[in-house]
Amino acid sequence: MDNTENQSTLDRIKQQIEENPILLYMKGSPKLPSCGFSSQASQALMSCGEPFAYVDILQNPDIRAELPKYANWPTFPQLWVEGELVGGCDIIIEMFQQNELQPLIKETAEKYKEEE
Ligand SMILES: N[C@@H](CCC(=O)N[C@@H](CS)C(=O)NCC(=O)O)C(=O)O
Ligand code: FES
Repeated sequence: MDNTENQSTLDRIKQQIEENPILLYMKGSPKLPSCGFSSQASQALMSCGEPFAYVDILQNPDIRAELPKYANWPTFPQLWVEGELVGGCDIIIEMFQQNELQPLIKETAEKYKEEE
């Protein structure tokens, strides 16, 4: 039933954000991005050298529709770290250039490695 599906979109989003300490919502995949903004963001993130989760919002139109409302952020990509929205492409690139992205990603990855 599609009302069940609608109802669960927000729950799925919350679960994804909760379960993945480094999560990129993007268009396409890191290996095959479908947009320049998503490409730049995923490349900056990949250059940090830690694994991260991603959701291709082109494959998930319900998430594409719902996440901007939940996040209060209108566009993609969206980087979420430890349950909080870091920002989109511009912010990711700026943090990368200021050498702020790598320590954030490294520290987060280390923290969750220790917990395993
Ligand atoms: N300045 C933005 C660029 C991203 C952007 O403008 N994304 C647009 C085009 S890819 C978007 O997500 N639009 C809404 C949509 O396609 O659902 C950023 O820093 O992330
Ligand atoms: S898909 Fe056109 S700008 Fe991103």
